[in-house]
Amino acid sequence: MSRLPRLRSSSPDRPGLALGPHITTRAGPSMASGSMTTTNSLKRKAQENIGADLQPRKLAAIAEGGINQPLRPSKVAPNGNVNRLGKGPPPLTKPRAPALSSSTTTGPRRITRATSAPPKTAPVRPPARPTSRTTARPTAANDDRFDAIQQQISSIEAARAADAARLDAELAQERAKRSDLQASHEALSRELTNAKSQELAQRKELFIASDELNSLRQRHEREISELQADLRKKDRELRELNEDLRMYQGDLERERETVKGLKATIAQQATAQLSLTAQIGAMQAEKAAFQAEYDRTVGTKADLGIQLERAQKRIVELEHEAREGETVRRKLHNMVQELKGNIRVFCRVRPVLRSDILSDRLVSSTSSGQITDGTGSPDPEEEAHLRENAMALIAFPDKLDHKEIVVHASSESATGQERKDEWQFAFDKVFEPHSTQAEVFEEISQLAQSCTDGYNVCVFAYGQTGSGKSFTMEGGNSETTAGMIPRAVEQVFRVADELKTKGWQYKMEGQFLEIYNETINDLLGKGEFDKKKHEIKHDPKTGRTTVTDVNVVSLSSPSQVRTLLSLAQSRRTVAATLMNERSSRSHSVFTLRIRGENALTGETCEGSLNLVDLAGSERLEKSGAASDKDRLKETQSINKSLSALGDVIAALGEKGEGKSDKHIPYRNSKLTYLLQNSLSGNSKTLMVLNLSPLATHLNESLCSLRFATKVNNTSIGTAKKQTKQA
Ligand SMILES: Nc1ncnc2c1ncn2[C@@H]1O[C@H](COP(=O)(O)OP(=O)(O)OP(=O)(O)O)[C@@H](O)[C@H]1O
Repeated sequence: MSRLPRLRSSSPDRPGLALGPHITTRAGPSMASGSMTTTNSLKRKAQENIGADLQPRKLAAIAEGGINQPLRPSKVAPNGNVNRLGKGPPPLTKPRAPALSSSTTTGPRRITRATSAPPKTAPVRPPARPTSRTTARPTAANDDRFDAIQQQISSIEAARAADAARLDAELAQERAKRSDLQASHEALSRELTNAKSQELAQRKELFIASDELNSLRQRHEREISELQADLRKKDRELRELNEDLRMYQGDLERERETVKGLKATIAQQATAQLSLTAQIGAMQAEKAAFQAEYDRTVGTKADLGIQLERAQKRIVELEHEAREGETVRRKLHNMVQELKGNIRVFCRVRPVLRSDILSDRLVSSTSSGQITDGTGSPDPEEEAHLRENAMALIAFPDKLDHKEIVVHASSESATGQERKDEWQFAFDKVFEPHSTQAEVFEEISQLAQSCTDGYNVCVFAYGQTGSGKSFTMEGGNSETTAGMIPRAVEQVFRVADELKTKGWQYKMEGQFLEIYNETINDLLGKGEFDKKKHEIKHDPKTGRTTVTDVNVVSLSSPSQVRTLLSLAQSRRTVAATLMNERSSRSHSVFTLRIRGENALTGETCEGSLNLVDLAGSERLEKSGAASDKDRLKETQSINKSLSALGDVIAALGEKGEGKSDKHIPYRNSKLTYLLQNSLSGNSKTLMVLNLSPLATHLNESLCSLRFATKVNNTSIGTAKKQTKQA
């Protein structure tokens, strides 16, 4: 009951009757807009309304319980609207109170039954009035009893009247209450009706809203699933885009690097361009200068052309003159050679070698019983001293022409007196120990040149073992130590090249032979040892000497000749003797044949250059070969061929002195027979006498000097040119 005033008071405040349709009409479009916010507010409102509906329900329940009257359901208009006031259900019929008979008019006996009176089945009837039938039989007991009953009835009626009064009062109260209740019931019913209609309206709205909500939810779910699908798709796309982005970022980095490099290159190029521009400017200036120069040159070109024509004519004339001059030069050159004598002798003394001193020192130390340091190396002072001691007394008095050599020796005579000897020798040239290979060749070079003029030239080195023959003829590997053979070959090639301008074309070929124990070996042969038998043949018509079965190599360059020399060197028979640890025990003969043709003059010429390295000329007992059978044979054949050479030269000398029928014993040795054409009067011959400077070799040196003097004193006639005129 305590809620009632609140309910009553709330109904006028609540515009719930008008709110339902208001919400419905307003919610529709707003929900139709699909806004989630609107949907939520609708839900909230619906819940509020539902909450508000609870109160009328409670009231109805109270009304039912309290008044025992069923609530009629509110009617819903066909259009769905709840009936409003005036159109709603008929007002609750006021329960009609039973017509109370007025106790005042009917008296206490007619007690009107209230609704709460006892049931009709047991009505309290007033005691019947005594009738005539009963009065006939009354007694005193009955009268008493009747009185008692009467009293009882009176008391009952009094009680009843009291009860009735009380009941009336209570009834009045009840009626008052009832009217209050009816009033409140009506109010509540109205409110209930309103509330129900509101509820219905709200429910409907709720249904509509719920439908809309469902449809919205479905749409929303659809939209969500679409959005999720979209989102997934977007995610995928995003991932792909991220991948692409990473890829592009990598590309971008690379591109940046490239751009950086390109920028650096551009900067360089810009710098280079600047310098190039500057250069171009300078070059353009130069070009302008050159153009001016060119213009000037063009102006003078015509003059120069005329001058050139004149100069060419002059060149032709001068060439002709030069050719004539060359012919004259050759004639004069040969006249000089003839004046010098066709067989000439050079003498060369080699320096004291370190090995000479050391071997001497070793011998002297051992003989004196001194102990050497084991290495045999002296200090520089001692070396100089030893060098002086080792040397023979050889003097070179002719400091101007270098043609004399004087040998001194002191010995003890049989009487014990000191005897001093002196031997003087003169040759075409004497070379002192310090002379170089170039200085020696300077004197020989003219002979080498004679080959290209068509002469046979023979240069042979004579001397004892270790005197420097091989060094003079072949020399060392360096340019300064190169010997006569490589220098002569180079000279011939150089002259041949120079003569090309004068119309000469030359062909050259070479052979390299060795005469060992009177046997010819081809040093350019294929095998390690040459086992072929070679024969020497002379052609009297051409004056050409050939050896059968030997390799004749066509030569095109001096370097090729050097290769041949080293090949030959490795094949030479070398045997150790006491005199020279690398002693050559054979004669070697290198022959360079030259054939020339002059296309301008029609001349032809043919010459040969024989460069002979003779074997050592030492005597038997000195060489120590006497104890060795093979060495003995070697030395005998060497000496035989050398004495045959001396005999040939002597015979040639005699022949030159007028004994025209003098037999020349060329055939006495393979060496003289091979060199026949180079030793005869037709050729130019040079003997290089190599001498050892050592005192211990003095006797051998004197022998060699005497032999060389004999040769030097020999005139072998006038050399003849091997030329033909076409
Ligand atoms: N003019 C020189 N200057 C320097 N060293 C020389 C000279 N002459 C010769 N020799 C040296 O003397 C040594 C002997 O010389 P080489 O072998 O030429 O003598 P050889 O007479 O040819 O001997 P063999 O008859 O045994 O062949 C070599 O070591 C050589 O280098």
